[in-house]
Amino acid sequence: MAGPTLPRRRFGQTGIVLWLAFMIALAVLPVPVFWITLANYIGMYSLVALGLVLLTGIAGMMSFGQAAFVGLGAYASAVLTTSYGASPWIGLLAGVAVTVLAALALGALTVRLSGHYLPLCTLAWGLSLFYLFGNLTLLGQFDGITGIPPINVFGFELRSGRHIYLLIWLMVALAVMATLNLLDSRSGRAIRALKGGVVMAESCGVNTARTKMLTFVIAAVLAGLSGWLYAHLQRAVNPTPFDLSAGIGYLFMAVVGGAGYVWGALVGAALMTLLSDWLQSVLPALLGQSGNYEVVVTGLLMILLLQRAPAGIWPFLVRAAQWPFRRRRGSAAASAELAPPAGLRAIRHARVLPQRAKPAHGSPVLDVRLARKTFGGLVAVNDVSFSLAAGEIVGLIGPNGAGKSTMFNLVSGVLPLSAGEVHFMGQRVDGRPSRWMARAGMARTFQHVRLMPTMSAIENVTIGAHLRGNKGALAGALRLNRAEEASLFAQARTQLERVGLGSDGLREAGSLALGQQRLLEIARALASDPVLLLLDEPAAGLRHQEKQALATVLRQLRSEGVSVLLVEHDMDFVMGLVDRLVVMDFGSHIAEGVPQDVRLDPAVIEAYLGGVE
Ligand SMILES: Nc1ncnc2c1ncn2[C@@H]1O[C@H](COP(=O)(O)OP(=O)(O)OP(=O)(O)O)[C@@H](O)[C@H]1O
Repeated sequence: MAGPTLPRRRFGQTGIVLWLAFMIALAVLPVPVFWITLANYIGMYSLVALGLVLLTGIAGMMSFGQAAFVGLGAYASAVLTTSYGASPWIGLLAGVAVTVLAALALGALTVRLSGHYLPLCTLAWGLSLFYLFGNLTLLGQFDGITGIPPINVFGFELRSGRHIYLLIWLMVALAVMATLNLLDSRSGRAIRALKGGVVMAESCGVNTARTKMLTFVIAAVLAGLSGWLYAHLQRAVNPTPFDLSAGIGYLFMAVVGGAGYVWGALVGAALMTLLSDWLQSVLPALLGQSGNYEVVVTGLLMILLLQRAPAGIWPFLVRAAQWPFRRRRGSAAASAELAPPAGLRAIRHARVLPQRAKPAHGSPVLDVRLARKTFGGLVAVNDVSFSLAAGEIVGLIGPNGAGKSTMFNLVSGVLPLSAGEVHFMGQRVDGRPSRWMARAGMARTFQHVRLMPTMSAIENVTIGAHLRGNKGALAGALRLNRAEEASLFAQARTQLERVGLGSDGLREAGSLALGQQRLLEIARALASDPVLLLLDEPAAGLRHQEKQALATVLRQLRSEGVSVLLVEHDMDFVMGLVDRLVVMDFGSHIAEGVPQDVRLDPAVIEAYLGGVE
């Protein structure tokens, strides 16, 4: 990973130290109680906003209903401690358990929904739980529950805001650390990959349904934790702080701070809380009358912010902090590379990942039998059969619209067949999801490159090695995954070097040229240690030398026993590389054979109108 080293970690570490120093100063200096009260609320809101950063900003699932989870955490502990005399710590366990159960139940019903249906569902459960809190006698109906005991830490009761302040911010600090660790882990990369779309993530072996559910549960638990702290700070709960407007407020906090950034949650929570407080004090004086004018002004400011800074405030702060460095070294150096992930920093501890046994040269790998795919009245693939053996490179060619990409999607499990069969490594696999195919040893690239543009190139490749690791979210959050991460990153680096991107690992994938992005996709596919590589137009956008280098890589893979099926329009590239060609036209198989024979086939010449010549 050569190239200029951006001191992002140094910025980050300095920022964290400053933040901690400020928080400790608040605790030890004789600041007004009111400051502590505000800091406590900011801390509790930060926890909820942090969950929303994960859920909405990073995983792409919008929720207006997080306040309901705050309520669940608060009420669970309130009921247990007031009606059953339980300790608040038992209340915490109960709060987390109730939140997890509710999140699992609601998540099972909603997280698979896409588009506007998911936010609508979150509104629906937000409303339902609010009225449930307000109507259940057990929960004191709209009057709520009073007399909640304070939290007791080693015999010391946290009765005042000053006392609970340290606990709140300790929890925020731990939550931030765990979230940062999680996002820089195998499970975290899976969460981040969700935004790249289900097809891409599943083709890398990510179980997207489970990953969405995991994110949903983590966000709910963070909200429940905040509710528990709230209940024992206020010592009373009623439904009002858990209504829909609170849910919308939390989402605003995440968006204002920067929904794609962990620190954005804290910035958003602080900014919105301080702004609301300030407006509440100045607006009545300015307008000469009282009312909820701060809501109106905040709303208008939100519209302005969304127009001007849709990514939130956090990126501005980072740029401002980098400004002196940019002036010294030039902006190109400052934006050249991302900070190295933990796995890359620990790469010297890497063990070589075990490799899949490759089938004997010439043994059958893929057998497509009378595959058919119809879209309404259109027959995109019309009873096509072909096969591929271990260590063979086969080109699937044909004019535009011939059905090649559709065939790829049928083979890789992205689309179900209308009729026919697909056999892979002697097993019938049609009907299996693409995640299953990935586990069985199929890896693919896409006609239109599908990468995570804001992730580093090497992290993108590591997503391809997802199934070669097994450490989960907890291990990631607690950094119990160092050895595995190091091995996954070592594998990713090997594959990057293989495709000629060894020095670009820490560049944002989206900043690479299109040809390099195609190579990056190939490296990602190779990181899964495939038996069969499906490449959709791999040479498109590559320069002549890059094409030659790619051909060398593919020949080397062939010699290692990997089979390659490639769709390609670049006939020079295909003809010199493949062992066999399968030609499709209007969905049908029209010719098959070695390149020399196929290029003379009258049906092929007819299909291409001489284009092959
Ligand atoms: N999801 C879909 N719904 C409806 N029609 C589709 C769908 N996907 C593909 N088609 C149609 O199926 C036919 C085959 O398309 P496909 O993309 O497989 O062709 P191709 O050979 O890959 O073409 P190209 O080389 O231009 O990428 C086209 O007529 C296309 O419009």
